[in-house]
Amino acid sequence: MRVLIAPDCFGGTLTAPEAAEAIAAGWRAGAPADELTLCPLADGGPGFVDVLHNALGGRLHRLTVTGPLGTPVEALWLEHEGTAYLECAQACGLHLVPKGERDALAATTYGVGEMLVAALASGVRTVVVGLGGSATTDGGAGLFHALGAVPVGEDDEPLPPGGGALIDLVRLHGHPDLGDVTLVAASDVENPLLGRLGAARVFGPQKGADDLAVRRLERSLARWAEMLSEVAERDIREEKGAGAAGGLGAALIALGARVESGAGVVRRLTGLDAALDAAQLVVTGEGSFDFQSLRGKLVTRVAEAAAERGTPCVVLAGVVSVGRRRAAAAGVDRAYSVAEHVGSAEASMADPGGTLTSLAEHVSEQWHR
Ligand SMILES: O=C(O)[C@H](O)CO
Repeated sequence: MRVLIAPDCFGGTLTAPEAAEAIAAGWRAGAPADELTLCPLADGGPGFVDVLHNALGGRLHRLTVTGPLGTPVEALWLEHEGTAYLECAQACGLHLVPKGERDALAATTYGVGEMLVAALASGVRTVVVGLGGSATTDGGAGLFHALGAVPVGEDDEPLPPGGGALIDLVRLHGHPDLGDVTLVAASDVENPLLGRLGAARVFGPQKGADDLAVRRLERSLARWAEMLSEVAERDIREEKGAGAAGGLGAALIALGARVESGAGVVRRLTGLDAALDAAQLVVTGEGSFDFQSLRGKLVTRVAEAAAERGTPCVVLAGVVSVGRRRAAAAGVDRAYSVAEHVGSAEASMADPGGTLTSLAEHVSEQWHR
């Protein structure tokens, strides 16, 4: 049987390539005659560069940039055939900030701008920026600052980092100029910048913003949006993906970026469609298969694509909280939980790779034909 193994990352424990390897190891043990194709996936958020490097090869560049709350972090970007692939989460990801220290008002995308400056200096002609999984809600103001376009207040002094300070924005000093580089925003979501579905209201709370902070961020982003619309010479507020990565999408759009689905970019560059066409069984997975998964996350996109081809699809996840009927409606024939397989979530967390391998071996024995 030809089996396609196409997981997302297992949030915080396994990267997508590690998860694919762990599943493959178990599958080989349980069904050695099966032919396996590994296609780890990402959606623009954490893992974007890792997955593309795994699929394309190319050269990884390492640099130290400003992290979301100012502490320097190490970031990697990928250069492949004249294109730079950047992942905003490497510089401003939520995973870089311990839970108790999240600060949605102060978190900055300055480090993403530093990565962009480094990529441009290398002479690439196209830059693709993966968006998602950020700790920030600064509308990309930090990125603008790093590119030499500094948001200033009434006193003409640079505003402090973070979306909260943009409420005092008066003007920009300098104009960001990327030359004739083609810019692509590879976004994990289609949310607009402002309003009920905007960056502050939908994603602010998970970044540590309480109600008051969300309201402040919304007003700050509205002010910032006027500035971005001036730069873009059109209204960017309603553009799809403008609200991605705390509004970093809007800043990239103002700089001329075309917005694409991050999952779509990965799908194209990893050759997922051809792999799906050839598969007789699709195995996907993620850390938690829950109600959010059903709202268009990668795993359900893979399941839908499998269903369109009449190919069965199973999910292996750290924990599963989606019932069988709802999973089936999303194209998932069966969802298996690592925690259930090994007896507890603690046991699965103690050895995420080994326990996933053990579950995959068990599942392969059930599905092998
Ligand atoms: O980073 C974020 O704000 C979310 O992942 C949406 O892009």
